[in-house]
Amino acid sequence: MARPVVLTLNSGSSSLKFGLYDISAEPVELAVGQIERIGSQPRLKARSGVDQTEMLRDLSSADVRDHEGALNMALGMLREQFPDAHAVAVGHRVVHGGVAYTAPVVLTPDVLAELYRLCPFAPLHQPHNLAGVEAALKAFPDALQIACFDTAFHRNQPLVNDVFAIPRKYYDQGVRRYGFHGLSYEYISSELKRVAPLIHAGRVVVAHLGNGASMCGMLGGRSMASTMGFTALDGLPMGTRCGQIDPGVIFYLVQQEGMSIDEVREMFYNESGLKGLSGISNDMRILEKAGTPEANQAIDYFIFRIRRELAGLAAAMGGLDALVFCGGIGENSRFIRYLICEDLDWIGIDIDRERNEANQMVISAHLSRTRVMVIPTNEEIVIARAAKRLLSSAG
Ligand SMILES: Nc1ncnc2c1ncn2[C@@H]1O[C@H](COP(=O)(O)OP(=O)(O)O)[C@@H](O)[C@H]1O
Ligand SMILES: CC(=O)OP(=O)(O)O
Ligand SMILES: [Mg+2]
Repeated sequence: MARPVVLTLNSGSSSLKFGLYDISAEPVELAVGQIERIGSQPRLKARSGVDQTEMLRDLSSADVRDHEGALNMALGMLREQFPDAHAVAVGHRVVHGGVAYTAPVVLTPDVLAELYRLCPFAPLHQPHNLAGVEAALKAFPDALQIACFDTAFHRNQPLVNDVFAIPRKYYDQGVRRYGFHGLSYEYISSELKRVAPLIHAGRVVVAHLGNGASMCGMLGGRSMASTMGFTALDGLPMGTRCGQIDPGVIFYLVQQEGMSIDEVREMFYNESGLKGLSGISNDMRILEKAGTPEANQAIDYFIFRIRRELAGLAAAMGGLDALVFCGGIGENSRFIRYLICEDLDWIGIDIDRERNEANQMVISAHLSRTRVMVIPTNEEIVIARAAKRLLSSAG
């Protein structure tokens, strides 16, 4: 008999992450993976949820020219490994849900049309997310298609964290601080509730440090403030994005340097951040090894902005009970975590070097007033759980 499964898709600018979940009961991971470097030298990484075996395979660029090619490649592999699986729903990470979407929704043609209108708000992500939806509609015409939004987790922030000090009519038009990485923050909030309920109830800063990076201040597991704003460009410097910047720089580049708005946008999204400052790479692993003055300065700037935001978010919440790291850098780089946490005793943080080196879940010292934790994030399971809920309510 066919086994009901949910497929999750998380399409990035150059990658497609996917997951397959058995949803006979609570979602159970069957496989997760990603195809990276779509359009250049595509590579498949996957892990079986059944026996935890891992696979790494170079793919032909002719087969994986775009996201549709990547999806077909991933589906081919999943169908081979799980021939009895029947996809009853496909859950998509959609980065921008605008003002309207505060929870996951079933994708109808009307919803999809509205999400296309939000593409200019998230040019690095939304078009790829929606390309994933189009490809899945073709591959699974009978499955329920579901969108889960990165913005939804932050939609109930207090007004002071939601508004810009420009004429009010723009707020009403949707020019607001949305905050992103909401699926990741929702997962961390749910994990904290499970493993550390007292911390969950308190004042927590979560640092999602990946190629995209942001921080979120949570009170009682709910978002109070996020470093990302109207777009996923604001806040921390990222792999290729500049993070917070004086808008006067844009006027200068356009008026004095003669750049077009498209050129400025391309530069801020794709040529800035760690890559722009180091002149070498957006990849923290490469910068840690590089040792050039520019690479070290890029790392210093990254650390400086994170520490500044940490203090700002703590002030917004009236104190700090825990700092949680997640994302590719937060989960893996002991070096970066140490640099962020050293000499932070004034905010109650006393990092334990050995625990940090051992990548333990709690990396602060036993008597540290503020707990420091590492929790690997899992956006896919959040999507799978939402799909299961919506399937149940759809009958
Ligand atoms: N061991 C490591 N040390 C330092 N940085 C790492 C390590 N492993 C992964 N990273 C960083 O994590 C980033 C990817 O994080 P991830 O959360 O998967 O990004 P995204 O989902 O935004 O594409 C890489 O660009 C790399 O810089
Ligand atoms: C919103 C965002 O920046 O996402 P990612 O980290 O996947 O680039
Ligand atoms: Mg990510």
